[in-house]
Amino acid sequence: MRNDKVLEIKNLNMTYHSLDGETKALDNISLDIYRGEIVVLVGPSGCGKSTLLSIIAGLLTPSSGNIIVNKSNDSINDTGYMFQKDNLFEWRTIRDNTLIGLEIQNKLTEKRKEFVENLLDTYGLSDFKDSYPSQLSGGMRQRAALIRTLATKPDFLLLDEPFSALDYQTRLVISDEIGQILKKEGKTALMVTHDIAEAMFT
Ligand SMILES: Nc1ncnc2c1ncn2[C@@H]1O[C@H](COP(=O)(O)OP(=O)(O)OP(=O)(O)O)[C@@H](O)[C@H]1O
Repeated sequence: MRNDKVLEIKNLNMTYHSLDGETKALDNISLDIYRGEIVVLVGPSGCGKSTLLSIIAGLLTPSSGNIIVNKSNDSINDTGYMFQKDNLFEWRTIRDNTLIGLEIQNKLTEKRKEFVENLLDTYGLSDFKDSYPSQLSGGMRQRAALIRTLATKPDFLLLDEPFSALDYQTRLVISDEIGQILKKEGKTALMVTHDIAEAMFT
């Protein structure tokens, strides 16, 4: 695999088997994503978006096909996630929420803490580090959730309809902001959504 290829998917198929019969959710999908690319897959409900993300995340095993994630030396995790719900812990401050991934993995060093503090400062949360999630707007919460994801320096980010819980105006602003942050941090990302407007963020 070329060095700048972060994700390689080849001839991926996924069929679910249930009492009602078989459902082919993915039919011969091939996709390469290179470092620094932000790729958005748009499709209606039921077209297999969640199935694809679950396979990339390692939560599901495909029926056939190959998937390779290329990990750089710098990353603690191969893959970072951002979902529709921000899943911030209401009883932890914003700073403590953004540090949680490093804490759980026992990777909380002074240098990494400083990296996260800088992200909070750069992306408009410097005055809210000691606030609790309930004190932030929906858009700010999603920004905090993104910083939590970036804290472990993942090589590759999976975004599953990350803006759909926000109201229309906020969604436009925050999707643009998050797109800018991902580009500025040089991240590689795959986002799935059913919403064309949400897909325009790149
Ligand atoms: N565990 C399962 N067992 C059986 N069929 C499933 C299962 N999960 C998904 N499917 C079927 O596979 C197809 C793809 O589903 P998937 O959830 O991946 O689509 P999606 O595009 O993410 O939809 P949505 O946006 O509604 O989540 C659908 O027809 C769905 O009914």
